[in-house]
Parts: sequence; C-alpha cells; structure tokens
Amino acid sequence: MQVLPRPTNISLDYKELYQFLLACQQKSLLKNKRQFISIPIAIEQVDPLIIFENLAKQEQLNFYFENKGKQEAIAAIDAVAQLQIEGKNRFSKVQNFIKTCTEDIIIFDKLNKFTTEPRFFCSFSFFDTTEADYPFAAATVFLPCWQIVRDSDRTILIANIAIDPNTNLPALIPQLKSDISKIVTIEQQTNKYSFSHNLHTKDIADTKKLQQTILAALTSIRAGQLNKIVLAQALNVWSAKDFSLYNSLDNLRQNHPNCYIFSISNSKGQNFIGASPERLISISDRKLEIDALAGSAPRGKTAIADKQLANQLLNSDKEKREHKVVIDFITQHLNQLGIKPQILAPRLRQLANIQHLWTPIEAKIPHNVHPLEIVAQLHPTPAVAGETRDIACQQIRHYENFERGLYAAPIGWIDTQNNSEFIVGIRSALIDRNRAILYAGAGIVAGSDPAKELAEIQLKLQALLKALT
Ligand SMILES: C=C(O[C@@H]1C=C(C(=O)O)C=C[C@H]1O)C(=O)O
Repeated sequence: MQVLPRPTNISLDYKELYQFLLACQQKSLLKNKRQFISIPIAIEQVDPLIIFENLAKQEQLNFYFENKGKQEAIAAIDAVAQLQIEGKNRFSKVQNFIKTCTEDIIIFDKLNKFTTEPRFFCSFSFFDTTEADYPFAAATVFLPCWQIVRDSDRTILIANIAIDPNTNLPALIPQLKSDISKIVTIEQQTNKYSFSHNLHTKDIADTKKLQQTILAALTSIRAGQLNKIVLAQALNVWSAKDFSLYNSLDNLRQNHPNCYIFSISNSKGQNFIGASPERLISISDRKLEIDALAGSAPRGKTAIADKQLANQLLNSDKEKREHKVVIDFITQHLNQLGIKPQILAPRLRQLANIQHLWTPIEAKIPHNVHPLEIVAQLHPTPAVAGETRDIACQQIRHYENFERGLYAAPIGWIDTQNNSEFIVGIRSALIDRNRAILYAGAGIVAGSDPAKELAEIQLKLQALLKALT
C-alpha cells in the first residue's frame, strides 16, 4: 500500500474562468469553429497512476507514461479531439491534425505561470497498415480531456474543453468544478488486489520454428542480402481472471525503474502496455536526444559475474557491429533532415534483467523540423527492424506469423510548442481482458548464436510475464 499526501484546495478562479469562456465562445462564433480551451491547474503532488486507475474507462482513449527513475509520470484520460488512420502518410496526417487543433487551442493561463502545455498523445503501429482484426489503428492521436503531468517537484492538471456557439456555459462551470474536485480528492492510496497467478502460455511463433527462422536469416546475411534483422516472438497468455491494468503497470514501474512504462487504450477494451528502455526521440526547447540501443547481455547473478558479462558485451565484435548499424542509420537519417547529430561515447544501459550497449545521440533541431518528421524518418530503426531497412521489413513480414501491431513502434506525445517524447514500444503486451499477447525480439547479425538469441527473447518475455497480474 502506498500513501501520498492528500491534495488540498486548488487555486482556480471560476468567476474569472467564466468570463474567459464567454470571450472564447464569442471567438468561436466569429470564426464559426469550435475552440479548445486548455485550463492548467497546479495541484498537490499525486500519483498519476492512481488517478488513472480511478478515472480511466475502457470505452475512452487513455494513455499512461512513466519513468520512475526520472520521476516523471503522465496520465491522459478521454479525448476532446481524436484521429485514427491507416496508411503511408500517417505521420504527416497526424502532424496536420495537431497543427489544425493547435490553431484552435486557447490557454487559460493569464500569468503564464505554467510551462506545461497541452499535449497530443500518439501511437503508431510498426507497419503503415494493420490487419483488419487488429484492435489498434496504424496511427492514433488525441487531445485528452484530462492531462496530469507529474515531475520531481510539481503536478499540473490540465482540463481541455471544446466550446462552440451552442455550449451551455452556465451548466459547464459547475460540471467542471465538480470533475476537478473529484480528481483532486481521489484517495492517494491503493490496495493492490490479490491475484492468484494461474497463467497458461503458448508461443505463437513456436520456439523451434523461431530457431529455424534465425538460421534462415543467418543464411540470408551470409549471402549478402542484408546485414541485420530483428526477429520477434509473440507469447499468448491466458488467465482465469481479467488482468488488472493498474497492478501490471505498478509492477512494471517497480520492477523496471529505468524504463519507460506505457499503456495506451483503444477505447474498445484493449490496452497495449510495456516497459521499454528505448527512447526514439525526446525534444525539449529544440534539443533532440536519441538513444541508440542494441547489443545485449543478461545481468550476472553476482557482482563479478555481472561485470564479466558487461565487459564481454562492451568488447564483443558481434555486439558492436549490431550496435553500430543503429548509430550509422540514425546519423544518416538525421542528416537527411538537415540535422547534424553529436554522437556521445558508448556506454552500458543496465536494466533489472538485461544490459545493453547504449550510445546517446544529441542535436539542436532547426525551427522548421517537426518532431513527427523525425519520427517518420527514423522509424523503424535497425534496433527493431534491421539493415537495409526495406529488405529487413520484407523478411520480417515473411518470417513472423503474427501481427506486430504496436510492438516496436513509436508511442509518445507532442505539446503545442513541439516539445516531444517518443519511445519504442518493445517489451510490450496487448491485453484483452483475461488474454494477453506478449512481444519481444532480438537483433540477428553475422555471428549470432541462435540459442543465445532465443534465450535473450525468453529473458525479455519473462520480465513481462512476471508483471502481469
Ligand atoms: C527488439 C527488441 O530489443 C532490441 C534488440 C536488442 C538486441 O538484440 O540486442 C537490444 C535492444 C533493442 O534495440 C525487443 O526487446 O523486443
């Protein structure tokens, strides 16, 4: 059980807000267009996951993001505007949607006290299109009704509302007041429900077949068809009871404090969740940060064994080649956008169960480059597809007998100032009531040992399985 200080009064002048909304309604009348009013409110430090658990409903679009190590957590609940699309131009269509909505956003923040802007939350699938029965669209973007952003020293709640000439403002204010009061008085303590593990599992791509696929991929690599391919496995899991989204996310953040914990719902009862160590992009005041992450080893059981594994990883030719392919690809594709990256020294990214070779990449981005142009250029990187990209993607389609869907694809947010963060949705699971499909993969290059790659995938899947309750 976790107990946090209970939120107290918040400072929002509803009379002043009413006058402001009247002026916004006038504007909407003149423009003949609905306007979005964004109302930021500083509230006491809360756990956004508890708010998420209490407020988020299965029939709404919802989004959760947390990096415990960085003391950052975001909950986005329900949509005031949304778009779900398929197809090749999905990144630019989402960009246009954000641009159009942003033109209609009016922020009620007269003193300019808050630097937290309203954010658009997005998920993309690995490929441009998804199979007809896959429960998420190839691209989803939404402006939430409620956004809660907590960092190390403050929590900002944002209410986004749509106003048109017909909106009944006298009725809206008491509703808003009651909703805000409900949110800030949510009991900041929670009891985890006890849940007996009775999980049944079945590999979709059975392990023997995956081993054969890895051998076939190695033959293609030797024949010079490609340099690297990332092959994944899907694991079907059933439980007697429905999985608890809250418990699973809470487990993930406790077990993987250095990873990005995420959850996105499709408003039809399915959720895509995971704990990813890989940041595709993060942009703050035009400073771009990217993680090149590829090349792995397990963690050792003792400090000496761990150090030995780390040293082997840092010095292995095969792992270094697998890693370099990712750095070269990112550099090249940023150059194509006129971005000159700085490649920092390679290092280790040590997680609870696994360690990776990691090279941080930084750059200052020009004013005219939108975060989604960078995402569109980079996705999928050779960390999750391979090299060359097109051939690797064709072979992934050929070899993998399951829909990747949101696995290994960009998930994140963009605010109205083009600050942004997208992670790569690896080590993830599609949850559908009492059923789940777990996904994890590994990069194959010349010299890969199929048994080791299979063991790496199992290690990643087991970490997820442990969190599902
Ligand atoms: C593809 C995944 O992870 C990727 C593959 C890695 C590897 O093979 O060394 C390391 C990190 C990720 O780039 C996954 O976890 O599903």
